[in-house]
Amino acid sequence: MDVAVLGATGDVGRQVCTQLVERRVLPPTSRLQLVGRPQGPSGRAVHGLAADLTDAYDEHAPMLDVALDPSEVVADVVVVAAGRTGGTEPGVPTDRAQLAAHNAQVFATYADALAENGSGHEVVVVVGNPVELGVAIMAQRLPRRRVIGMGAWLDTLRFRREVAVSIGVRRHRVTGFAVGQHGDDLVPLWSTVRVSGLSADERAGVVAQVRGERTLDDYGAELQAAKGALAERASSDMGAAFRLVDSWPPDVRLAARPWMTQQSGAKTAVATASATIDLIETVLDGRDIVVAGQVALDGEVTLEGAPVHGVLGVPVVLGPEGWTQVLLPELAPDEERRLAAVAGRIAAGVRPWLDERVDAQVDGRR
Ligand SMILES: NC(=O)c1ccc[n+]([C@@H]2O[C@H](COP(=O)([O-])OP(=O)(O)OC[C@H]3O[C@@H](n4cnc5c(N)ncnc54)[C@H](O)[C@@H]3O)[C@@H](O)[C@H]2O)c1
Repeated sequence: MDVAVLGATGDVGRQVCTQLVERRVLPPTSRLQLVGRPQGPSGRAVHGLAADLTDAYDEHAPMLDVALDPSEVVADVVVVAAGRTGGTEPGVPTDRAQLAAHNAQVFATYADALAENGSGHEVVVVVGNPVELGVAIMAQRLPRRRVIGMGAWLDTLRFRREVAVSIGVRRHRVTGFAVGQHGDDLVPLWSTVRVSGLSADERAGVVAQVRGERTLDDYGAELQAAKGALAERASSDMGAAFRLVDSWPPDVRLAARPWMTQQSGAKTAVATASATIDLIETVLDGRDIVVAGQVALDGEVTLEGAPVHGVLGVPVVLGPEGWTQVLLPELAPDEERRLAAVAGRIAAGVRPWLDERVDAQVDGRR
């Protein structure tokens, strides 16, 4: 099985490549395609990256290949890590519209090339932001079940970790999902949390204790207040800002900690790459596994009585053919309200960048 990484020389792309090789996800008989672009510095650096990876891991590295033209991209799994990042200056909000305008072009260029030259069987893992937009654009041009965004899986792993820390167990004992939109519009599904070794009553007790009386109806306002407090604290003492995060409930920490990490200038490339590798391993493994991801729904989920036709982060069964089923259990009323509102906001955010001419062309081919 072969993997291509678009944006291989970026912070995230480089981490994905390194972890793929270091963790021996790909055997020496597989091919890892490092994709750069001819007009940018990545066109040169991508050759150097291939040499550096060989230097470090020659004994077990897969075959390393460089591609500079989107038409040359060919693999069983394509990781989309190309694109601009949001702002990282403390207190300066990310301009999502600007980010969307630039990255929509990047997503569309590669999606068109894959639709034209790909096998039609590749699974595309979208890492670039806004991840929902990446999924929408890719799924407009490629089979939608073969496209998954990794943001909800990263949020899910963070949610499990924060819950585990609060109740004093290791992360692997906690399951449960954080879904919705990657970023401030994520939806931590408290009703899905399970802790191995605890009965339903015991779990309900510890969840009530760490969550408190709060509901998701106030979650958006809580996150805004948290960011304000962090920006103020970080302006004089970055360490104190991270300690402030530690004092909050798990679902607030889930969003606040990575935001603070971005604001610190460190980025979140290592965790992002690690969660991406999980999804790649799942696809390559050949077994169906339940993960969370941003996918293009066509009525598989109904929220507040209305079927969702658009991108949303949800729990799905992922396997070698892409995602096959959505596994969203019955939600608590506050969860369903927030998820329905988020689905609407994603649809509104994505709409300006979708090309209706593509729908017409694709419909014509079907
Ligand atoms: N770094 C993180 O912590 C993180 C976490 C999650 C998601 N992301 C997202 O992943 C994407 C990449 O992030 P990064 O931190 O690696 O950024 P980066 O700036 O380090 O790298 C960007 C990569 O994209 C490529 N690229 C940029 N514009 C391009 C274009 N027009 N065509 C083709 N390639 C282009 C660059 O050559 C480079 O390889 C961003 O969209 C970012 O929002 C980043």
